[in-house]
Amino acid sequence: MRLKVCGLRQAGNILEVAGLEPDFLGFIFSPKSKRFVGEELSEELLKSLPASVRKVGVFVDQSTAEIMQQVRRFGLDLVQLHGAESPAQCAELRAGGVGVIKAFAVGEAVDFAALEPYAAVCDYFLFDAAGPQPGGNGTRFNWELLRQYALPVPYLLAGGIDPSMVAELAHLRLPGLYGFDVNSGFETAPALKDAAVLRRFFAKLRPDSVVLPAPATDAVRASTPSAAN
Ligand SMILES: O=C(O)c1ccccc1NCC(=O)[C@H](O)[C@H](O)COP(=O)(O)O
Repeated sequence: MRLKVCGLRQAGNILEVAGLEPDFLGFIFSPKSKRFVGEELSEELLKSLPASVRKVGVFVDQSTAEIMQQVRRFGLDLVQLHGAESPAQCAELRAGGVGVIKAFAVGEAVDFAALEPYAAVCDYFLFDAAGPQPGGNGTRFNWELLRQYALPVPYLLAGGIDPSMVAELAHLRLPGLYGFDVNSGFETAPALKDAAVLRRFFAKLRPDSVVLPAPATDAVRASTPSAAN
């Protein structure tokens, strides 16, 4: 199962988590989020990460021009859209050469018909719990609602996933399920992930993989004051 860790920004923490070899790392570019990358995120560090860790920029109702500017600046592989972005905007972004994950907030039901226009213009979907914020609410939804999923787009399951759910996730079988997205359930502070807890979580969901400690690259020595000497 693929794993995405979302909402990082601090250099040392990014390297620690990247060392666990997640399939995706997410960075929040929506200024209203408490995980907003602000000025802290290092372009050099992101560009130094292995290609196997796909870098995802998370946006909420931002213009294509603004999104593409960040894609180029940080070398993002995919963008994840958490607002009311249209299929036309998804197509426009894809034509710009970036992969697209369209997020949908799930409440009491999933409107599968509303997803159909997005199917041809997105690489992945992400199903998240509806809540007061466009993402990162820390609550789960009824995953059984996805039992009726029949579109050809693979999706990430998100919303309130925490370490206590690992056994349930390991056995979860849903049509189209591609992986899990984790965020606030693994934080010690906003945007700061607990790498030790993530390591154990990953090991249980990917029992065959060997995860080595993160290398101290030149990029992190340059961007982490405590590691500079
Ligand atoms: O995490 C945020 O602060 C956030 C803010 C605005 C849009 C999206 C955001 N997060 C996107 C994610 O992919 C989260 O991992 C997802 O919403 C699940 O978060 P959580 O419920 O905390 O596990």
